[in-house]
Amino acid sequence: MLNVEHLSKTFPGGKGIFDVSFSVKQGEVFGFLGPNGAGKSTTIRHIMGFMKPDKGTVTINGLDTWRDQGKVQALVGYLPGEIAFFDGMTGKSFLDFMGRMQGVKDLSKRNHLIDLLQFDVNTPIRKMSKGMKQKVGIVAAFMHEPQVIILDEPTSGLDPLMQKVFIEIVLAEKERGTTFLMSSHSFPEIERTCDRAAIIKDGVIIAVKNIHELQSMQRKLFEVTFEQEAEMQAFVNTSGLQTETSAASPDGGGYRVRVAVQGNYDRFVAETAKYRVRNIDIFTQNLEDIFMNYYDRKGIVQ
Ligand SMILES: Nc1ncnc2c1ncn2[C@@H]1O[C@H](COP(=O)(O)OP(=O)(O)OP(=O)(O)O)[C@@H](O)[C@H]1O
Repeated sequence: MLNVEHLSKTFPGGKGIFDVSFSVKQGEVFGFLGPNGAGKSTTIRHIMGFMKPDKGTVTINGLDTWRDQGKVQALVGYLPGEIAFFDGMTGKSFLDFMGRMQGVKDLSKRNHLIDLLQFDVNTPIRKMSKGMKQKVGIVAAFMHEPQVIILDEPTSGLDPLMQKVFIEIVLAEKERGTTFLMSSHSFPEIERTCDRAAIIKDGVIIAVKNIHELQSMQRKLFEVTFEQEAEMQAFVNTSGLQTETSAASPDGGGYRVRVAVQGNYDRFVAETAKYRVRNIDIFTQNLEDIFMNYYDRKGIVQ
């Protein structure tokens, strides 16, 4: 459905994207992950046909997105990273304007989305918060029921409840066979919605993984507080897990150890269960750490 092949663009100054290739199948939700400045928006702007590549091509349904821009855009819904609105418009007048361009006749989808996202469509856009503007942009990207939806950091500015609502909207569209490309910094969002994801760093794709592989790359840190120092020591010496002892807390707060767990949860549970444990805190490795870890271990691959 969506094919990115050897896409390259070098900006003055040397930054850009370099030989980016991946493809997204019909009905697939494909995540596009990477730290700030990695090249996600640049790739997405090429996919939308807004930028001419130095090298390479992007096709949607066999149409070249640069050469057949007009035809492609009729198939695609797009939420940009930063939405440009016209001054003086309300949410409603913006959606009316977009709807006319998209040829939307039936407003039921639009009204349903507004209901789900809960915002006042009559508010002037210049008075809207970032999250409200984002909601207007989401409605505009989805309301004409396009075959492909491209989303550049869709949940930035949305509160956790609305992030959840958004995920449900994506999953419902996925059921209908809509194809998605979604850039994000948020691992939970990608985890809940995507089948596969590409990781981009410094303009280069360093991995394309299915979501289960990505999950197994995610390391969790558990901070376990033992009742007894001797038991804490026994755990450190015999568990076979990767541990790091925190400073002892002689104030009666117990004896803390940090344990890094990557997939071997059974062992972690079995080993900790042997001792008296006062508390366990969990720290999930964030996406940035996963990239760094992956990058450091493997260098540039694919
Ligand atoms: N028009 C431009 N001219 C020069 N450099 C640019 C231009 N657009 C982007 N860049 C640079 O290219 C790199 C990739 O930027 P891009 O916006 O694609 O990153 P991103 O992954 O979307 O980042 P973020 O998560 O911060 O939105 C950055 O270093 C950026 O400064």
